[in-house]
Amino acid sequence: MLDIRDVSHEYGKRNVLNTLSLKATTGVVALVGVNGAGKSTLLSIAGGALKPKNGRVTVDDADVYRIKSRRTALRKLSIMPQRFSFLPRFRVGEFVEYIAYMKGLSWKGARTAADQSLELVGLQSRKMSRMGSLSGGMLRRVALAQAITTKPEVLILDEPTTGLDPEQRAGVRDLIKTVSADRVVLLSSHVMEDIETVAERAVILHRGDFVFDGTLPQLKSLAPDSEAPDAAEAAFLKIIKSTPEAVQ
Ligand SMILES: Nc1ncnc2c1ncn2[C@@H]1O[C@H](COP(=O)(O)OP(=O)(O)OP(=O)(O)O)[C@@H](O)[C@H]1O
Repeated sequence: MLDIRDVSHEYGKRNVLNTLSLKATTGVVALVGVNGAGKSTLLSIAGGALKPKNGRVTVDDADVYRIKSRRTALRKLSIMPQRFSFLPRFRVGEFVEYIAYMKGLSWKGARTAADQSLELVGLQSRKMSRMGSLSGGMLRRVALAQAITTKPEVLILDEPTTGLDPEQRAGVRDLIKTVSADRVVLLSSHVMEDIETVAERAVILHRGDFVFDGTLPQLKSLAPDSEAPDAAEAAFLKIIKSTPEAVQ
């Protein structure tokens, strides 16, 4: 279980996250917010990549930022950042295997894990392709494959569908559903259509606070017309417009 407790963060003197708490046990939780709301900051904190100013993050009671438990916690979680770098000459299989090895698997274990992950994301046939020859959608699938090599209990995906065409987006959404079957997936997005398709729960981050946390039907029920096709989007806009300006 992922437990984000009383987390706050600031850059310089600018407060970005105000004392936030979120627990997730299963399924897909979507973190929603406008550009600059702090989604990537919170996901980096949840994923062990950015120590928060205050508060704690635990995975199955292992604290991500305590030296004693960090290794245990990091083994249970994985993050797919918005952008990732790679050497273009790397072959797809080599790259995923290399990341798995860097995450602590033996070379043999890394090879098996890379094969399984590439199978899951439908890229086995591109195992020998150079990373530099892949399309944006395929790169996103490689990013997902490297994130799941260690079979993490908690998978964090920062804007997994950004920059993809509609077909690629649908493919990545299907994949997210597949990989979320037996783990917690916390993802960020500002594309409501993606959220409606993959997530069971939406958490809206606005001006440093969670201003909504509930199921998609609960979110839609807040729209002026809860039966409208764009009800989730309408509810999101209504909620953020009704949030007072001077929170931070
Ligand atoms: N390293 C940093 N140093 C200073 N300010 C930062 C840093 N990273 C992010 N910020 C600022 O913090 C705020 C939140 O940024 P963050 O990237 O977390 O938001 P976001 O919701 O993920 O945005 P987007 O949807 O555009 O990716 C923004 O105003 C951003 O400019």
